Amino acid sequence: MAAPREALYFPASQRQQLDSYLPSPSITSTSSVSSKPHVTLTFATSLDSQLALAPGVQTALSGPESKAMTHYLRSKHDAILIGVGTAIADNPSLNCRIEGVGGYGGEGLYGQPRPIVLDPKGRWEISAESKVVKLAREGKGKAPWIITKTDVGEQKRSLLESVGGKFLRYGDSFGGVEASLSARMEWRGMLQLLSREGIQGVMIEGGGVVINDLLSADNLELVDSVILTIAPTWLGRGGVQVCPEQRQGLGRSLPAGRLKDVNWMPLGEDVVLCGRPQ
Ligand SMILES: NC(=O)c1ccc[n+]([C@@H]2O[C@H](COP(=O)([O-])OP(=O)(O)OC[C@H]3O[C@@H](n4cnc5c(N)ncnc54)[C@H](O)[C@@H]3O)[C@@H](O)[C@H]2O)c1
Ligand SMILES: Nc1nc(=O)c(N)c(NC[C@H](O)[C@H](O)[C@H](O)COP(=O)(O)O)[nH]1
Repeated sequence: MAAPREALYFPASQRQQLDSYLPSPSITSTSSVSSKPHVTLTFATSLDSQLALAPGVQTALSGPESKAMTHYLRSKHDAILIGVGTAIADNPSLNCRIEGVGGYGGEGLYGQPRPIVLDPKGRWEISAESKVVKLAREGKGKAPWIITKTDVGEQKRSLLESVGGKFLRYGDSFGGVEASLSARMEWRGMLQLLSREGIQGVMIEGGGVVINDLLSADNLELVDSVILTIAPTWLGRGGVQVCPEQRQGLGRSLPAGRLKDVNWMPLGEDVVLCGRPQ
């Protein structure tokens, strides 16, 4: 079957440079449930380490080649996770538009990742007009799962369920009374929850709160690989910056983190950096 016109193409020679950073097929074929999925943290920044011009402003940074790469990554994970800030700002599609994947020249929904949105307080007004809902109806993507701590209304629940999505309640069992009062959800708990739902590889795309939280000293060990696109643009002061907290040790500041097993890969006008947290 010929691929539809909107399908993206990412060549085999470039795929090979990424594959060792992705969930391994041997992991995804086993039936045993491990305590957490493989976590790939991936995003695009400007030369001044920013994700967007301002909070809530969608900002295209990736060129066409690195955009195709992102869609190749989406085809290699069971799920794509974002924070609700990104869901509200971008009205994203969160599907995989690469040639050959379900809905884009492939059979059925096979190969399409599950969108997952962190929305502890139920801020996202998901509706029949949201792109993720329309694409799920058209068979061009899976409907989202929304991880929440609140009781969502019956209207949102039935809309989501009608297209095959669901709300996942982040239980109070993760962290006791204090945790149940705050909106914060611990990454270990969320990843365990996803693992129990059968997710073996998750690609975390942002935005700023999510990325800086995962790059912090408490959470970095949960990240298996980082795949970062750097675009040749300065967004200028005032944007959404990737800049995690420094670590503290022996009364002085230490670097927040560093990558090992590094590969730099030029892609069009961008460069893609792959590595694993040390
Ligand atoms: N360039 C890129 O690669 C890229 C990627 C994604 C988003 N963006 C941009 O980033 C901006 C959005 O970023 P942002 O920082 O405003 O929002 P975000 O997407 O990081 O969402 C933040 C929200 O997610 C929830 N959340 C995150 N971590 C949580 C946790 N541990 N526990 C509970 N809830 C948690 C909270 O409600 C929080 O307010 C937008 O402008 C978007 O276009 C850019
Ligand atoms: N790789 C990358 N380059 C960018 O220039 C950019 N703005 C994003 N942003 C990440 C965000 O998670 C989603 O890319 C958007 O929310 C849109 O997703 P869709 O294309 O609608 O599926 N990601």
